[in-house]
Amino acid sequence: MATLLNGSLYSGFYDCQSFLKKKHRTSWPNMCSFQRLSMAKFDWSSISHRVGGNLFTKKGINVFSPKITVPSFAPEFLDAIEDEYNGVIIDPESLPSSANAFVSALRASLSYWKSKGKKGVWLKILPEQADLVPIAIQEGFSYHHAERGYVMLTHWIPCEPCMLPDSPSHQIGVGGFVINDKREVLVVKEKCPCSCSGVWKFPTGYINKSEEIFSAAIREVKEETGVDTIFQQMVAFRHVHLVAFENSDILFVCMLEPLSSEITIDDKEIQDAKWMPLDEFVGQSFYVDDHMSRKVIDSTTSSSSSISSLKSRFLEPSVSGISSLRKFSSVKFNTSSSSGSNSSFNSSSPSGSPTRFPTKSVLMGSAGNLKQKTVSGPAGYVLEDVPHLSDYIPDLPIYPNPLQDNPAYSVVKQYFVHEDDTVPQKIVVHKTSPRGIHFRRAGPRQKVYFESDEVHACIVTCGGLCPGLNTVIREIVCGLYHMYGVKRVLGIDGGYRGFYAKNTVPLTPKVVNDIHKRGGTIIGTSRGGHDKSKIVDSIQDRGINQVFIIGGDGTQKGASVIFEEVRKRGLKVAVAGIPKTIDNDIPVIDKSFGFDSAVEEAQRAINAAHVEAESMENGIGLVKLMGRYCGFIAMYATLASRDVDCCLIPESPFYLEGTGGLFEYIEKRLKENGHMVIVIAEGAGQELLSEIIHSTTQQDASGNKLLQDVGLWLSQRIKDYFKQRKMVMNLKYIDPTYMIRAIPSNASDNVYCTLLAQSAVHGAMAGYTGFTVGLVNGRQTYIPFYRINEKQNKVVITDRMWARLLSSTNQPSFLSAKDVVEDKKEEGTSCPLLDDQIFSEDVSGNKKISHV
Ligand SMILES: Nc1ncnc2c1ncn2[C@@H]1O[C@H](COP(=O)(O)OP(=O)(O)O)[C@@H](O)[C@H]1O
Ligand SMILES: O=P(O)(O)OC[C@H]1O[C@](O)(COP(=O)(O)O)[C@@H](O)[C@@H]1O
Ligand SMILES: [Mg+2]
Repeated sequence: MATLLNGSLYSGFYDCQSFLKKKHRTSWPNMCSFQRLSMAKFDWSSISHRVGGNLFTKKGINVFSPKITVPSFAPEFLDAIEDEYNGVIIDPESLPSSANAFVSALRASLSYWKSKGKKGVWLKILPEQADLVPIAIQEGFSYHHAERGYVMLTHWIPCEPCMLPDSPSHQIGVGGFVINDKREVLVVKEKCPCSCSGVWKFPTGYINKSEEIFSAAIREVKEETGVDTIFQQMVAFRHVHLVAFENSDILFVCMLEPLSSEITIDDKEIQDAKWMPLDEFVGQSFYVDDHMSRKVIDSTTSSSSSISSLKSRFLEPSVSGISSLRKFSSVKFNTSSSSGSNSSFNSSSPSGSPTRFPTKSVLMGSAGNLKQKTVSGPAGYVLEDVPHLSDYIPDLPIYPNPLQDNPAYSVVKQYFVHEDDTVPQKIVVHKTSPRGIHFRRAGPRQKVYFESDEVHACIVTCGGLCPGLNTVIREIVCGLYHMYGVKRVLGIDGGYRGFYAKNTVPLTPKVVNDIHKRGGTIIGTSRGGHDKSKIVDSIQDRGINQVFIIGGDGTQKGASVIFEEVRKRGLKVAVAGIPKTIDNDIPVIDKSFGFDSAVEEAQRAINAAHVEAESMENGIGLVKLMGRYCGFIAMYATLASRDVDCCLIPESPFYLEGTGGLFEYIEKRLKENGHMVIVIAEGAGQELLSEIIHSTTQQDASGNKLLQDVGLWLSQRIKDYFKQRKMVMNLKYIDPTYMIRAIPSNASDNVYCTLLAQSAVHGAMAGYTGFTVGLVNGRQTYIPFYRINEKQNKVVITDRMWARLLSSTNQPSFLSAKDVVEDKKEEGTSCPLLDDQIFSEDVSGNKKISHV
């Protein structure tokens, strides 16, 4: 249903907002179209002739050889990166400080960019560089927008109409409609000389940078009246044009539920505030004239007793009472797709008490219809919360946690995790950084949502083997039994398909007592076979109400699908994921269990390779380790060992022949050292193999790509190379991959598995669902599935860790020989690549350069 509103009610908001300049406005959001930046890949060779010196390129960086004298007239070029619209963003930090240098660099750069067909150029000038503004203007730049810390200028190079986006066009305001049980509205009278002076109105204001609309409304109400509220519903918005500095303005009205009633006004801004009977509020002459405003107020307030039935409103501002200079438009605010579930994310915390977090919102996830449950707080705090059974099942009974009577825990101070405890995703921050994303801290809660007798749990393990699977199984069974008195736990045999195609295995503490000493999984595993409907049918038929799903990235995606189906069917079933994989390719978490054990076990293979290599003339030990898409095991095993001379991973492409290639390096190492050890991750160099062996698109049952054996291939290529060179060389190839992942977990993984299992049990008992348990910055947390499943973790070769590896092995960075551009015409000399720079693609495929 759409309600049209003539905006005289809201016109008052506008006036007051524009008056209150002290309140922050939202800024141009980082030029939205440029958020995904990639390093420029300019071919500087084309201008090297002009500047004289020997210029060679490392994909995207212009480097003058320090040994070569560059003529004094050679201009510098401005450092810049490409945007995704064939434009250029100049790095403000690297602008020359002298006007002369700036003008010559700007001219040279513009003429180069023009020759390359570049279009828009963005030039940010900081306050201390203000002298450069007139120069830039003279060179054809125009003002785009300004913020406190900079002025942005732009230049459109082509001789065609400029396509650059305009400067930010809107400011965002919020209004808080707070109504209490007595049908009184929280109203304020502002200290302003505008048209609404003397009118009792909703508290309003502007949203801060990076602030959620919902939290801004709560903050404004708190600041102006001292009343605590919680977000209920977005009820309306209005859009007006030609407002502050000729910008447009959008005001969002949020319905908020009061958590307190005492009023303390902010006397800098507010004359007075009070709880005003609704009729009196609506009856004010300022509003009376406008029947549409009234209609919205009426419909909003009549719905306030059953907020869950609220539908979004459609507001259109009225021309009446507003300067005729302003032009109006209207926009539909469509929350209908999520309105049904809004009520499910209720305002009280699972423990029954109102949460202290100021806002809750449900956003449509980027993947399908996954709902995201986020909570915002001051200073950019965001909690990415996990779903709870009470979100979609009303009136669930709550029980005291049986742990409170457990002699082991009853003496522990603050054993139960506080509802408000959360863990930040990023712990390296700057003074001014927003607080950022947080996850719910894992652990036992004071109240639980299951009685011990009621619980019927099941455990399933999926995907490849991994050290620690049995430990997790053991600790879930024992945790449920010993901590919560749960006796009924089933093992699902053979992965996801076991739910519907196989028998189950009853698991008791006795059955699992010794299993942590064995590798593998006692309940079996498999790939493929994920049939959502059959799996959830089986869960329902068997009366299972807690599902513990142990597996890697694929498994967690499957778990998310199961959770959605469970929620759709409205089942009281908690779905918890435990992240397994030796590949360590699961994002967000510090590491997956089994990874440490795999790295440790890999040492044995590396040692053997080293011993073999050392014992022979020109000995090479080649070890293949797992890592389908990422090289974490290879990287960490290399760093741990110190015997490895070269580590090859999927994220860092390499090549064999020519300058800077692998063969050249091997020959050099053998000459220097007489032997060498190479570690290669199974997913490395696949693109080289597919040039020879026909590229395969084969996949396993789970859809993972099937790899060629890069170890065998590389062994053969190295042997051929030395044969051709008529050099003695002895290569021993070791493939310990399946031996590594079949071992039992080491001590540290055993502890990790135990804590993960216990956290999963606590979470499920507390009614949380749709989560993966994981270590974030050393703390156990509950992470929503969508966050775990959004991408794959990879070694970022522009991060310090890879740089550490390179400096520990001294291996080449394998920049392509094609990247070296020699200016033979000018100087007739060749320059080696600088070893302190590496070029790569990050996980998003962006080109990056890093200095090691
Ligand atoms: N996108 C997906 N949706 C649903 N199930 C999936 C998905 N990807 C993988 N699975 C299922 O998860 C299980 C394990 O996945 P797999 O990739 O083999 O191992 P891992 O979870 O260890 O990465 C398989 O049964 C597979 O069918
Ligand atoms: O040969 P399999 O058993 O299908 O598995 C091989 C793959 O399993 C892995 O160990 C990863 O498995 P998961 O994704 O299941 O954790 C990879 O390193 C390896 O490529
Ligand atoms: Mg996987």
